[in-house]
Amino acid sequence: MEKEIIKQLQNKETPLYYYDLPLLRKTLNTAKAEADKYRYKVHYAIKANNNPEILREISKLGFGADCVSGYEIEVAIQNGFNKNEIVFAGVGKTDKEIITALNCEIMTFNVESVQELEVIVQLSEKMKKNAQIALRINPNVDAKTHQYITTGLDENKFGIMTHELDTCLQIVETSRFVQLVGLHFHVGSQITDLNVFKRLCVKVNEWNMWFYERGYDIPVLNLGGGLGINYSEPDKESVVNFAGFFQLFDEFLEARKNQEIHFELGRALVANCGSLISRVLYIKNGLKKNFAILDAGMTELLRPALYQAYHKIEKVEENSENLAPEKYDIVGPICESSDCFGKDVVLQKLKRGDLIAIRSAGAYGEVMSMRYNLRQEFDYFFKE
Ligand SMILES: Cc1ncc(COP(=O)(O)O)c(C=O)c1O
Ligand SMILES: N[C@@H](CCCC[NH3+])C(=O)O
Repeated sequence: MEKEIIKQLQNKETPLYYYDLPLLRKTLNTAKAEADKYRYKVHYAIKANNNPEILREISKLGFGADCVSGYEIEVAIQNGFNKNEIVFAGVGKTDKEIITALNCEIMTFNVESVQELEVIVQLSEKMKKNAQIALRINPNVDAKTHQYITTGLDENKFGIMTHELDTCLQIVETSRFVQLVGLHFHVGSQITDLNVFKRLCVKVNEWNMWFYERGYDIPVLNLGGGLGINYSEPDKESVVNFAGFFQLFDEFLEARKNQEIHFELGRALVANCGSLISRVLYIKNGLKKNFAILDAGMTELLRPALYQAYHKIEKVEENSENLAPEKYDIVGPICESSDCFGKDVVLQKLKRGDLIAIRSAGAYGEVMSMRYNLRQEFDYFFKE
């Protein structure tokens, strides 16, 4: 981090979310250029980070939006995303949210059950509004990621089980307002083994053919998101290998010439541009451990407590004195033992007031923050 920025951070109250906008732009431009090579369309998964500043950067570059609630649809539109480039997923869409989406004339409802499809049919009839839908198929592909962020297995609640697809087609046939325009798949998040996406392609090819053989030439294939990042080395791989990701689909997906290919990326676009900046409040020497107690906790960044997720932890400014490294458990102030950002972390000796950066926190960081223990709102710093 540049000296000038460190100086500015030292004068700010912590905790705060730090966003590197030049890195965000570089990531977005790379993703866009690689996707454009194959005429792929990318919808940004708003759930990863809905900070308006970030949303405006993303919408400006022509990404669509992937939303999971009615309010996300409204926020996406407020921040520059085109209504007709919004896709709407979620296993529990309420009537109110479906009505919002119908009124906004979004691109597609990514339908997750027969029961939801029936409600969309009823509401679209009642409102005399067209509803374009994609069927989210659960392809039973193992994403080889943390069990809490795997979504494409039979035991997961997401998507339509394949034995119900015939029923879906029958329902669509009876509706005057619902049009089937897409097949949607999303098997999980933080996927770093690209073979998972090859296996996904095999399933998508099968289902694409299944529909075609029944007379459905479906115009859109939406492959979801899930591309993972390197949490261990955020500087070495600050921009994800989008080239390799999209090239894989070009190689393994057997789409027909007239079919559009869409993706819904979240983490890969925004994770690396964000860090949670916090101050050391106390160094507490326990019998077995030294604890560095920070002013940020699981309330500001939940991922380590929820998934035992690894985030690289760094001292923002290394002290010029030759201080020996020490081992710390880096913990927050919250009344939970899981409020721990890292165990046995080796850092140059810390003292009260030192600034700490918890890296790769731009995705599923700020958005998953909460008020537990009546925590105060945190601040922001945008590197321009
Ligand atoms: C349906 C859907 N699409 C896209 C995403 C974005 O995923 P990621 O942030 O892993 O790219 C998610 C979250 O996992 C999702 O549930
Ligand atoms: N919240 C998760 C990802 C879930 C993605 C949404 N299906 C994370 O922090 O990694």
